[in-house]
Amino acid sequence: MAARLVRRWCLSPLQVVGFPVVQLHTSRTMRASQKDFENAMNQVKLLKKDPGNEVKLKLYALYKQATEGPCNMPKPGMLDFINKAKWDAWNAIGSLPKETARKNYVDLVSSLSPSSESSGRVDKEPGSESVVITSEDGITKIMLNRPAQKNAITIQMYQEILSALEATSKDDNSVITVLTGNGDYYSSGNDLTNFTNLPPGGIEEVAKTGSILLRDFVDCFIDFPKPLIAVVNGPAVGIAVTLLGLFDAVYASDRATFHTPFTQLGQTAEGCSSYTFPKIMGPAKAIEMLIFGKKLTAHEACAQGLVTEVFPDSTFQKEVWARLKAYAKLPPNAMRISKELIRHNEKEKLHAVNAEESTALQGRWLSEECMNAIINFLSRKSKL
Ligand SMILES: CCCCC/C=C/C(=O)SCCNC(=O)CCNC(=O)[C@H](O)C(C)(C)COP(=O)(O)OP(=O)(O)OC[C@H]1O[C@@H](n2cnc3c(N)ncnc32)[C@H](O)[C@@H]1OP(=O)(O)O
Repeated sequence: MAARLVRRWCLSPLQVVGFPVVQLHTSRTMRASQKDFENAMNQVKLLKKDPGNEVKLKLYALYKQATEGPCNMPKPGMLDFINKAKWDAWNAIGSLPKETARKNYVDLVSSLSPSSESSGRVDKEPGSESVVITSEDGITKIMLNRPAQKNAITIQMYQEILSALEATSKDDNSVITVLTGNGDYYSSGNDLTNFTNLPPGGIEEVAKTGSILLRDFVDCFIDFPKPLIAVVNGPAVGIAVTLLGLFDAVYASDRATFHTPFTQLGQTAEGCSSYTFPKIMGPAKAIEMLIFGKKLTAHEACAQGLVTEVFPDSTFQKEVWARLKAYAKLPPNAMRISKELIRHNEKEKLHAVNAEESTALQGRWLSEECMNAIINFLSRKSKL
């Protein structure tokens, strides 16, 4: 269900927040500013690049104010995330006169016009799939590939990563497996829109299926039999950080940061981090990260034992891949057996921790604290 929302977002981004792309009015008595307004509405349809939710909400609010005046709709329910974000945006404009709203709408659209579009950052990678899997020289690379969304992980991506890990664990040609990100981020963690499209079973069903998916996903990392390496090319957030405790080596660019803002999101730790982090860095440092959301630099994460080695960003890819290519030439069975010896005593405990964390999160996703945090993110009123 949630994946459907994400797909809808990707395919028709301008319409997700009820963007007024087809509501053109033609009046014989329109004034010049009304003409500008209509031109602006047409220009919006021609935008090649998604202007982002914050801008879409602003445009929506200004359009409604310009055409209907101050917000006159009943406030949507808390679980109606998208309509609530729209309502908030419109209501926030207060009693701005219609004329001013119309002018602000025109100004905003002209700042997004194709000439300014071309100077902006590139959002779409050519031929992008959200998870790209390649194999070369004994290395299977699983690359998160949603750079415009900071490689936020959708439901579909969790499933694709899980399937890739299952396949590569059985592939005799694959010696080591690497998880990395495309673009400036390693990953911004769970896609916060994953839980916003409610199925018939409502939020309870979403929380239950999310908890099962999380448990299966993390189990797969716990059981992965071959060397598993994280190539952390940039900032990492949430589950992208917690999972690192289950990797065999973590190589980070000095641009990377490590942030687990679970409390701020009304959520709790996952990826077995409630067990692995205190073990890796001691409870005091783990608590700072997992409860208080302290963000670590790459060098700090390395000093805490979460990261194996930090490289200058300018030489990161070259140095890391040269090293990985050399490692992939080592005898694969010896590596696999050593991993089993190092890890097997912990597996039962890790599976139990994963089950507990997944159950705790199922409850958290139903909490008001969590819902408010997601609403805030979607309405872009607050950022972490
Ligand atoms: C089923 C398994 C569940 C597992 C449980 C896992 C839990 C977690 O992982 S909790 C952590 C969740 N992640 C976050 O809270 C991060 C949220 N994102 C941010 O705070 C910021 O986006 C940022 C700090 C990562 C980057 O900020 P900035 O450089 O200012 O870039 P933008 O905010 O403009 O982001 C660009 C674009 O990407 C979208 N986006 C980024 N992260 C996410 C995300 N996690 N979920 C959904 N969308 C994300 C952002 O909305 C922007 O999109 P547009 O507005 O459409 O341009």
